[in-house]
Parts: sequence; C-alpha cells; structure tokens
Amino acid sequence: MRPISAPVPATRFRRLRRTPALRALSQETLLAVGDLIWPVFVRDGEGMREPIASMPGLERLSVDLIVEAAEMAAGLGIPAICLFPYTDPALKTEACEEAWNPDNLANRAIRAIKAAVPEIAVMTDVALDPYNANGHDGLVKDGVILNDETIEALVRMALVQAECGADILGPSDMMDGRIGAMRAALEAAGHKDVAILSYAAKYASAFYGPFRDAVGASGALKGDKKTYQMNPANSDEALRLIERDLREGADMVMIKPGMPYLDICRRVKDAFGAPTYAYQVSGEYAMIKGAAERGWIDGEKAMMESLMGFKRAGCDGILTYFAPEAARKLRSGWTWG
Ligand SMILES: NCC(=O)CCC(=O)O
Repeated sequence: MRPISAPVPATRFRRLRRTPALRALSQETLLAVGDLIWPVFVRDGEGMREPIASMPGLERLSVDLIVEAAEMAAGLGIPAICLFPYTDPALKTEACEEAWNPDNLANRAIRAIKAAVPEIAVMTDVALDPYNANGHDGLVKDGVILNDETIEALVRMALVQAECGADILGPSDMMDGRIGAMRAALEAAGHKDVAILSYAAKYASAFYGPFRDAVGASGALKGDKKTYQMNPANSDEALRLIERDLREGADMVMIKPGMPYLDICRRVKDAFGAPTYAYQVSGEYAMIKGAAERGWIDGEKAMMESLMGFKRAGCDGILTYFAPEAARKLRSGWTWG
C-alpha cells in the first residue's frame, strides 16, 4: 500500500468523519461475534456458582451451570468456549496424574457440553499447572522444569481430552516440541481432525495474576515461569516460535497476553498469514473492569475499543472474558457511530 497524502484542501480527513454513515463507510476493520472465544472457569459440585474477586462479574461454575453458560454463548453466536478447571488442592500432585484422568473436572465438562450443545466448539487447556502441587506448567525435578518428560504427560492429557470430544486443544505450557508430539499422537490415535491452537508466543507476564486466583494456582506456584515463558522484551523470538509450531502441526497460533503485545500480533499475521489469535488475559480484563467500577473509564466503550484493537492488529479472533458482554453489544446493533 502507498498512502497518498496531499495538503489541505486536497485532503481533509474530517470529510469522512462528518456523519455516522460516512464513518461506517470508511471503517477499515470489523469486529464480529464470530471472532470471540470465551474462557470460563469450572468448579466441582452441582448448582454451584462462586464469584472471582479479582475478575469482577465472573464466576466459577459447576459443570451443570457451565453447560447452561455454553448454551447461552451458543445462542449469542459465540463460536467457542475454553475450559479452565479449579482443581481441588487435594488432587494436585508432583506427578500431575489428575491431568489425564478421563473424569477430571475439565474432561467431564467437555463431555457434558458436547452432549448438550454440540454446535459450540470446545477448546481445552493443555498444561499441568492446574494439577501440579508446585503450580508449574511442567514436571519439576530438583527445581528444574523438565521439558521432555513434561511432553509425555501433555500428550497423555491431550489424547484424553480429544477422546472426550474436545474440538480444539490449547497447549499453554511453552515446552519445546510439544506440538509435534501431540500432532503425531493425535494422528496415530485416529483424532486427525482435532485442531491445535498453540499458545506459541506466551510471555512471562504480570497480567496473569487474577487468573491464578481464579484457578487456585497462586498459592501453589513456587518461583516464576521465566525458564519457559518468553521475555517480554523479545519479538523476533516470537516469530521463530510461531514458525516452529506451525511446522510441527499447529492449526492456529496465539499471542498472550494481548494488549501489551499487539505489535507481535501484527508481525505474526504479516509473516505467516496463519489463523492468529490473542488472549486478552485476566489482568487486562481486571484493569478495564476495575477502572470502570471506580468511574474512571467507560467500561463498555473501553471493552469494545480493546477488542477492535486486536482485529486491527491482524488477529482473526480473541480469547476474552468479555465475550458474552461484547457479543450482546454487537448483536444490539452497536457501531462506532
Ligand atoms: N493458560 C491460561 C492462562 O494462563 C490464562 C491467563 C489469564 O487469563 O490471565
């Protein structure tokens, strides 16, 4: 593209901003309900809903209520829901066996949603942290996160999720080589159509704090995740990771967190043209909600502006806790006006 710029009055950019109709005609980017993936938190019990203090407006839901939430989301036209379990601390071990228990919370939720609302795509989280006594995404020995041993565990976990009916697997662990191992295992087990959305460029970020509260991992985590998650200063490394994961068999790739990394989204989309997603993480949600609750910003407008930012940066979709709220807004005929 070669932008033409000419002096006033040949160009007066305000001409196309004069009325809602002209603004609509000259709008470059669209945000649609079909761009949204909704992350939700699952807890045990029945008829249970429990507010998450650091994520205003969100709740952990028992499986029966998650099914209702999935029905609601499908009714709004949201294409996918992504499950995160709040695991009973008594089930967390150093070997993480609960991760591949076919009857663990996440797997029960996959089966229940696919039975009741088959039209919604169910995405999973493939990482050991919800099941790990020390809060890490990988197996730990003598303080070291083990790469290859973790991959074996993740493959077991992924196969069980696929067996339960998951449509999209979301490896969020950042071990090297897990995508190829998972893809090979899925093919061998007859799950050739299960998609992998790789958390390919996942940064070691301060913005995950509220999520760790939501899944009960904050207390458990010993140390930090800097030996496997990325340095926020790096950008070329993100491209190398994305290329590697695409070559290993990822169908879709993710950048996480979202708002501080829109430059990465743009570079990734321009470089590979692959289905590209961003995760607007818990801290981003909490910032907008928290400021809105105090009357410091207009929460709805900030929500829509932030989501549009992802699309403008080249993302095909966004994992966002705002999904139902944004979907309702979009369905009500909302425009930038
Ligand atoms: N593996 C999923 C996450 O780490 C989510 C982070 C967040 O929402 O803060």
